[in-house]
Amino acid sequence: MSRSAPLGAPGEARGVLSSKPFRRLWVSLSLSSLGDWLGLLALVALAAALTADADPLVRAYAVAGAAAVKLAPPVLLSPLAALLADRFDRRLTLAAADAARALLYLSIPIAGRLDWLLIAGFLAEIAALAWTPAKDAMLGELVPKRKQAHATRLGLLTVYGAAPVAAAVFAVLASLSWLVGALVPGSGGAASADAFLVPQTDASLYAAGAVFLASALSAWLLPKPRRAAPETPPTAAPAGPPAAAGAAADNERTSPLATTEGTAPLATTGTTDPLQTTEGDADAARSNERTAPLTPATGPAVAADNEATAQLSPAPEPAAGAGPSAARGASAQPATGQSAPAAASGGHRYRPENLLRTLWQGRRFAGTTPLVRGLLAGMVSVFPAVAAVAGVARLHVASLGAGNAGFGVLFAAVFAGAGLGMAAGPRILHHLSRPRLLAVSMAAAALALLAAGLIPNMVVAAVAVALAGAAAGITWVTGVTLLTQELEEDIRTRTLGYLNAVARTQLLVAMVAAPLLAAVIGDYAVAFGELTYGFLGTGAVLLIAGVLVLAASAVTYRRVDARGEAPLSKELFFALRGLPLPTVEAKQEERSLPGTFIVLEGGEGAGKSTQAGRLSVWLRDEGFEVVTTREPGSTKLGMRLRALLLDREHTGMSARAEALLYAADRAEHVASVILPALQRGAIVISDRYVDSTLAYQGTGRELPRDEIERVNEWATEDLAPHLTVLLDIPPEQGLARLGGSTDRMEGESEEFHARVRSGFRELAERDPSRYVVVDARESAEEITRDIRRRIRPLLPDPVPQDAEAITGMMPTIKE
Ligand SMILES: Nc1ncnc2c1ncn2[C@@H]1O[C@H](COP(=O)(O)OP(=O)(O)O)[C@@H](O)[C@H]1O
Ligand SMILES: Cc1cn([C@H]2C[C@H](O)[C@@H](COP(=O)(O)OP(=O)(O)O)O2)c(=O)[nH]c1=O
Repeated sequence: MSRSAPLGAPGEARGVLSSKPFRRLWVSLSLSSLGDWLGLLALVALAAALTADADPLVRAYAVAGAAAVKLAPPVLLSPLAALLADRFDRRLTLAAADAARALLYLSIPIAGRLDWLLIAGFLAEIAALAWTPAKDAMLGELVPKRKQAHATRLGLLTVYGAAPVAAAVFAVLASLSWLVGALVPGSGGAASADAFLVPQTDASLYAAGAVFLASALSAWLLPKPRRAAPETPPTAAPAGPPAAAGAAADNERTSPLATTEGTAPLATTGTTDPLQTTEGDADAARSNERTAPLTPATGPAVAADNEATAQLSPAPEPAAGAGPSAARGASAQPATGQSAPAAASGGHRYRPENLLRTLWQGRRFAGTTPLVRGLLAGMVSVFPAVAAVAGVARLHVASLGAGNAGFGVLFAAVFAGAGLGMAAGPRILHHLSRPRLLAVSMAAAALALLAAGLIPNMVVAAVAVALAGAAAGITWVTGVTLLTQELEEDIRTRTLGYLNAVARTQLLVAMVAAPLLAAVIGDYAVAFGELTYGFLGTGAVLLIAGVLVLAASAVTYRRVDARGEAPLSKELFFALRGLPLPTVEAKQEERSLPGTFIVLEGGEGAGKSTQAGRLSVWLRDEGFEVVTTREPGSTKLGMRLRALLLDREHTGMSARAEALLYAADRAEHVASVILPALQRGAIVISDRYVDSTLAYQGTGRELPRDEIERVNEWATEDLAPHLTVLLDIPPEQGLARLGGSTDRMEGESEEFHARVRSGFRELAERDPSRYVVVDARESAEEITRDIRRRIRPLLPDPVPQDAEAITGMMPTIKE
């Protein structure tokens, strides 16, 4: 199962496209996607142009309305898609739907009216509701099963890749018609730029119409479907239970848009209605029902996967762009090998996605753990932000004086950025832990949005929006990867379906609400002495989106960052230079410390000194030089500090003074005992180290963890143990073992000791690779056996020749 080949890798694409019928379908799909995106851009732009002189609020309504007619049908009318799907000959459906869209788009500039624009845009989407399932079914029919996953990926890439292309075409057409208008005498001249807004968008609508006509033609030229009996038994049907090839394809992670391990790219794990999915049910695969709204070409892979829907599309971007086919609510998977007649005669049932039900049911199971809740919150917050960008883009560029070409540029920037982000996501900063990358990419998207909102300049806006798109793409890819790793198969499918449903709903709301909000806020000129700052309503919307995503990134960071052994800034600093965070081993090797450092931690009476003694006997028997030591008080200075620290006279000592005294003891301990021993290659076993301060003074006395870490890093010259053994015991049992009189620390309250215990356990959970937790209530022998098992792999191989002689020459100073 390859993990490396990028999406639509040339070889993969060539492999699929070598099939002539598929090539024709692909041409049709490309043209249709191009027309779809072009249509969206043109509708929004024309809505703005037709209301150029109107009140800003009216203009915002027009823009929002144009977006709504494109986005709402797939979300709201999925039952209608069910009615239309697979009722008619698929080839005819494709050609007729494209021809209808062509005529509708051509009629819009001819009518030149806002009301017809909205009606025709809406009708075009209804045609698209029939087009998508027919296309998916055709895809399944035309492509051999083993290539279906590739075909799906290529299809996805084509649909989303068409967005920046369409935006570029739109920008070029707008510029050209502006130029023509400016050059043709008597047409108003370049001075009144607004006069050209309508003709500019008209050009794009004609282009969209022409592209759809071409798409209809190429669909019409597709080969006639084969006949197949509707009642073919599942085993005989090509779309039976997932064959090895299908499963393998499904598990590939070959696409830059691919988001999950173990799932086909962007899709295939999710199902819109998970409850109806029958894993391994051949009939389900055959009967080909499901919608994958954001995944236009999901069919084959889905069939291969024997799952229902491809929900895992790069939702935010395409739909943020109001994703034409992308956001369409129907992607019935193909009944591979089944023909249209079979479909029409009831061989397939196309069951629509019930968005509301998915949303409602999802609430019950999504977010079972803080990590998953954090991931979902993070991912869900970038959707509306990117949608808001798309929603205000046309009005924003108008305020920046950039017109339609600028709109095309902004749109292309956000999509190209998102595509690049998704492609680069799995590779980017690969030394940064993925949960941290998720939060960092969200913060980056937020900062880019803030820049776009604050600086009213077209170039800045284009760059910032591209960066925001890229960062959102990384967030998406990373989030899906983490969710996939985190969740069990069944819950994963439902969670991703839920995520997709939430995303789509949010996209619709955000893209429609954003321009309205911008209009309500309005534009202001703020004077600073001589200077005036033009505060734009559209900029304010971008600012709000940025602030919300920034807040969400902070929440996400807190929830998902479980293994924060190093501060984020440090890890980021290394990752940006392409370096991994140095491990204990690497750091010590760098300092030529051949020894091994083992620490025993735990509460009072846990048995640390007992185990330290037993381990050192064993290791000496094995022929190693062993230095057994403890904190506080293993040096001359340390003994005095220990006396100060544990004397009951000093009850009430300030927590910081206490932490510093322990750190001072440790600094002396490291410098005069531990480091020299490690330099000689000895095995050092210390009873307590930095984690005691983190548990006692950090969790126990409630001092900030990161501050204690910083002080101790300095005190110990960054020396960390190779392994820490936590002897875990309920405090009352440990204290009971000690009996008799207690020192200042032992005499602390029960709650204090309980906090210390939880502090230790939390530290062990954070860094499981460096910790071994042992139940200290077991017998001393059993505990020693457990610890020996963990220590053995750490031991240096050849026993130093002079080990025997040295052993025992470093007596640990005991009281
Ligand atoms: N696994 C064990 N089970 C029962 N008693 C133990 C165990 N380990 C140690 N002890 C006893 O508990 C007391 C405290 O042990 P010690 O090793 O000094 O703990 P610590 O160093 O963690 O304070 C000693 O009397 C010791 O004999
Ligand atoms: C090393 C260290 C110890 N302590 C406390 C824990 C113990 O109560 C005490 C050390 O006393 P000690 O008698 O060595 O305890 P134990 O035998 O349980 O190890 O100091 C801290 O509070 N912070 C620290 O950093």
